[in-house]
Formats: sequence, structure tokens, C-alpha cells
Amino acid sequence: MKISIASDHAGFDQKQALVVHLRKQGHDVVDRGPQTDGRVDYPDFAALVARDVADGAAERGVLVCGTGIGMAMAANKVDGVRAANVVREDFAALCREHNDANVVTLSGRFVGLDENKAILDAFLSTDFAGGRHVQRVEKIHALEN
Ligand SMILES: O=C(CO)[C@H](O)[C@H](O)[C@H](O)COP(=O)(O)O
Repeated sequence: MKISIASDHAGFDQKQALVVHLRKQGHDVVDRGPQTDGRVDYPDFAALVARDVADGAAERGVLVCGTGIGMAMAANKVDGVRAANVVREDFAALCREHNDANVVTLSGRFVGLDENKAILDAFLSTDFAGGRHVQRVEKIHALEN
């Protein structure tokens, strides 16, 4: 799968490890940065990944910051993006099944790397359930200007 990934300084170490994790699984990973752990502003990196997903350059997006909250807020400003801030594995599957989330945002400060790997694996391996959820996702997009 083609995956676009980025972080801010607070998520940098985990982002680096998750890039390796995803490439080992055979995914085509575009690392949108940053390339060092210097302080940056998370909306700049959320925008790169969100636009990759919205434009179809990537099928899924992954963003890591301190909590994942700011990344989700920023990514969801881009039309076509459904970003979910996920800190437990079962929610990773549910955000795919029910919400057809196309971007996952992770916490680099409050969730360990092994748990984030499990969250990411569930996010990538779970399909949208469709059915009753289709009209709800369509109503989310109807809110876009
Ligand atoms: O914005 C955030 C909350 O969603 C991220 O966790 C950032 O990583 C955090 O705000 C960065 O904080 P810092 O004190 O500038 O390192």
C-alpha cells in the first residue's frame, strides 16, 4: 500500500521507527519529514500528508505528534481527509470499519512504540464495513465547503 507519513519533533523518533516497520511489511512509504528532531510546527507536516491522501498520491496517511490531537485537527481541514486520533488498538479497527478513516494520527509521547505499531497494523489491515456507515461518511463530507 502507498502510505504517506510525517511527524513533528514530538513524534519524530516513533515516525522513524514506523517507517522502518512499514517498509519491512512491503509498503511503499513516502516519508514527508521532518528529517531531524528539531522543533517544528505540526500543521506544516499534517498538510503534506493530508494533501497526499486527498490527491490520491497515497492511499493512507500516518501522522505522529505528542498526542496526535493537533495533527488530526490540522489534517481534517483538508477536504476528503478523514483523520482519526487513535490511542488504542480496537479504535484503529473501528475507525476503518465505521468511519473509513484514511489518516491515522498517533501519540509519540503517551503511547509506546509497540502499541503504536499494533494500532497502525490494525488501521492498515481493516476494511470499511460499508452498509449503514456509507451515508454517515457521506454526511461528514457534506459538511465540507
Ligand atoms: O499539538 C500537539 C498536540 O496535538 C502535539 O502534541 C505537539 O507535538 C505538541 O504541541 C508539541 O509541544 P512542544 O511543547 O512544542 O514540544
